[in-house]
Amino acid sequence: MASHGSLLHHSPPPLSIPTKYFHPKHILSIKPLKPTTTFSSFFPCSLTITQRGSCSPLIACSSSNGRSSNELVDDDGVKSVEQLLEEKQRAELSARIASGEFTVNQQSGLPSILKKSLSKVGVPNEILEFLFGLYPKIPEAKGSIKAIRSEAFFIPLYELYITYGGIFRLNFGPKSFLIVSDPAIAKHILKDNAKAYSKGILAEILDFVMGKGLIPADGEIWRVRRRAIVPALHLKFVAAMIGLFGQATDRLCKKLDAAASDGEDVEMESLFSRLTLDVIGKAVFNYDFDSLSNDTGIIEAVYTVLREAEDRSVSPIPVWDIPIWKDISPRQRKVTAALKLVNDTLNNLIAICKRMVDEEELQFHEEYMNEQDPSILHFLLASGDDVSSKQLRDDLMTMLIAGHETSAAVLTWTFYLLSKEPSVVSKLQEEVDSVLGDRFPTIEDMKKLKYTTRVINESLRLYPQPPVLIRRSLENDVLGEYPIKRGEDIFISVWNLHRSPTLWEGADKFEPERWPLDGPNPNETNQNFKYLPFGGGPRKCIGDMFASYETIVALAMLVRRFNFQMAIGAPPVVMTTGATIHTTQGLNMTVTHRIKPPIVPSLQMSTLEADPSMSISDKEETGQKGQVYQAQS
Ligand code: HEM
Repeated sequence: MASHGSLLHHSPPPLSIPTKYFHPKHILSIKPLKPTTTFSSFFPCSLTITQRGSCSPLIACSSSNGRSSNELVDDDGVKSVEQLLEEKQRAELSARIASGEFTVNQQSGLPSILKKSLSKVGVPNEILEFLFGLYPKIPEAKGSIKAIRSEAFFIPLYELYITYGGIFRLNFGPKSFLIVSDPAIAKHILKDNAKAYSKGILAEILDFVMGKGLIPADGEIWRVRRRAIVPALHLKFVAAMIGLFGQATDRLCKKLDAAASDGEDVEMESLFSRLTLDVIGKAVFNYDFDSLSNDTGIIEAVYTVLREAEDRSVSPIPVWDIPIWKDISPRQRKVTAALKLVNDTLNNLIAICKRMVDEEELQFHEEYMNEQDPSILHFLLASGDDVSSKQLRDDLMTMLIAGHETSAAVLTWTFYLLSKEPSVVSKLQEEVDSVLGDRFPTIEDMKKLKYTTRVINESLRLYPQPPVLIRRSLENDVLGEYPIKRGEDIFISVWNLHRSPTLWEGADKFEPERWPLDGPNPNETNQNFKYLPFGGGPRKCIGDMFASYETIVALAMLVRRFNFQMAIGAPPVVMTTGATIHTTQGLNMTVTHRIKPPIVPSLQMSTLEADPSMSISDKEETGQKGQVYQAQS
């Protein structure tokens, strides 16, 4: 499942990434901003093209940790046929892009004809260059997208960015999109001139599930709802949520205990999806899905709705808009029934919460929180928020989706990255042992788990959720040196920004150490919009602190108790896209109970020594603790 991103949240996450417009049937074209660095010289080793089925190439992240393609060689130094095919395809694609096959001639079109005509009648070249150079045209691309690739659409966008630069236009049949991968232009759109941009196609895709919820909403509705909802995520609420994160992760630990004892492999992506569903249900409307233990109708319904939102974001034709289709398509009937069940459940929870608020004695204040029900819904109702039930339902649904798949995807890709870097896992375990020992994490621990936080920061850099942010211009504007018109659909590729070889050293390497332990927590402001894990400007994520702590707690509690490895014989981990970045076949891992090493090598200690909050007695205590780590229950 996916979600926050593309469809979901981020709008592309819901973000929904209207990947529907990237269907292979559509036509794509491009033209170089700065011709042209060879594509192959920058192609990230972390992305390899693999064959899926007979003809549909995919990007695999099997070497997404900065390893070179030499590592596709097996132990005997022999490359498999699949690997050779991948390399050949990649080289061919590089050569085609470099040859200008996808490039629209900048001299084409009316301006070029006019320029030629004026030249013929004797207008000097200097004057022509002056006249026509005044209005630079955004580089454009053309060709068949099928020629480039058919899945995980943000990957071809990376290749095109490397070739064509920080802003270019893609034409898909009658549709046209601007692809932005330049930090200054991203900052202009998201922050400096944010009022001139809406969520555009994202709102259209998400309408059936989020209505006018905070992610798709624009204008006055967005302003009013944002002002009402943001205060609900105050510090006291987030602190209370740390306990919830710990309890939910502990349930997951118990499930993994059984797998570790039985020697069974586990599919971690779906377990993370369940973990974060349990967390967000309780946090947003005080509902315990308990999806780690149960598979009740409501859980199935939530997944049906989420899956539909994802699928709509990648569907070439909006069949669901055909009125009769809803009634005759079994799939659409299932979606309608699931949506009704989820909506009825939410309406019921709203009614129950209203009764609780009516009966309670508590006075509403800035950091108001009901101890029995600290949920966001309770806060909103207690605040006297003057809102219709439909709007409230849209907001709850939006937060359910926004807060669910994003966090699950972050954990999935973090564990994938860690499986390639045992030295990072050792440092992580060392820190968690020192700071937490065997107890549940508290809000005070969050600032002490510095290396754990850096691992999440770095995971969010390499796998941003969602990988693309969507906007539409509401008025004429200027992006960089290019004037644009009202009505332009724009994709800001966070993936490109986060992996740009010109913005980052070792861009495709997983290196939590790139973020100094004693430096500020990296965000869009201190990284000047080259790092946008939670967006930026007025539409920045409202759940950033919540989500950061949720993933830190889950990561810390899991690595202190278990070791995780890629399961032997598991299918390769291949990316696909919905709202967020998913795997095509899950993250299959072998989990074993962790046996604490008797001696901690001094080299692995060095980073931790930079943490002034860690006392020597903490380390000594850790050194003496027992063999098998069990979290408190
Ligand atoms: C690691 C987890 C998360 C990530 C990576 C993430 C990322 C993002 C990003 C990038 C945006 C900006 C979208 C855009 O500009 O188009 C966003 C917006 C949003 N996020 Fe999150 N998010 C996460 C968790 C959450 C959680 C837990 C919640 C709710 C409690 C949440 C609620 C929202 C909402 C409501 C918005 C829309 C804000 C607005 O438009 O005013 N997110 N998120």
